[in-house]
Amino acid sequence: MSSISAAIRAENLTKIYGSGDAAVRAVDNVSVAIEAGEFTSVMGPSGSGKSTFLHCVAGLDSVTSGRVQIAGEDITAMSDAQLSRFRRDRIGFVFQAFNLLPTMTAQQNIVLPTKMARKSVDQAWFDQLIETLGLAERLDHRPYELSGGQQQRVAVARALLTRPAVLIADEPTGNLDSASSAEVLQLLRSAVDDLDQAVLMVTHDPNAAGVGDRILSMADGVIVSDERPGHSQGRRVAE
Ligand SMILES: Nc1ncnc2c1ncn2[C@@H]1O[C@H](COP(=O)(O)OP(=O)(O)OP(=O)(O)O)[C@@H](O)[C@H]1O
Repeated sequence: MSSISAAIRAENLTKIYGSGDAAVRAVDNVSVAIEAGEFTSVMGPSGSGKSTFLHCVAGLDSVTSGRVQIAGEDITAMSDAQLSRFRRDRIGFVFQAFNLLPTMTAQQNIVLPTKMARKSVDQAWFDQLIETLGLAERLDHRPYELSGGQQQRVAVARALLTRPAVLIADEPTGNLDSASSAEVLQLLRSAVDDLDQAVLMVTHDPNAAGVGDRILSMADGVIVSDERPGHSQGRRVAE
């Protein structure tokens, strides 16, 4: 785990909701490094802290204590304005609800974050993404003219166009049938293999998690196992 290459580094990350008797330690002193070019899934029972962990790591929620670094930058030390700029420029998001703008075409949705960042679209990268994601025939369609799987592919293209340091996916296949799920997971897989992205995905689905390289399992706010199913050196984490 070299500190230079880690896409995400959480150090003693703790998130407590509420206070006094009502306090909930949703994430409890978690330290983990996630490397670039790696597809990591977070699993665990409902209430184990997966979403809270993901949101803290992505700068969508504040931390109670500890630090989060993305691509070497400490996001827990940033002001709100710095953080929203950083999120826009360096973090790609894919959610269960596709969150596409209904009045815009697929193409307009994909380039929207780049335009909002007042950057010009890298046409070669756009073309490569569209090719990889199989969206060439769909660019002029509006979301309601696309299947769920196609909408999620548009959301993945939108997330990747800005070349984020990390792609954060929260139950990205939660609304999809099994064929579309497999397709979207394969796209996330090729984002890692062909486009060298780091992907961090929360999922309840063991099959979805199995597409990744590494599975972090959470229980009661801590990571209780950290395994690489394709490798023999999967290990239990002693807390
Ligand atoms: N905004 C909040 N205010 C108070 N408590 C919260 C808040 N968000 C989450 N929690 C609590 O923190 C704990 C972890 O919740 P979290 O949503 O991170 O779990 P999860 O593993 O993602 O669950 P699920 O799989 O059901 O989405 C739970 O006990 C939950 O009730």
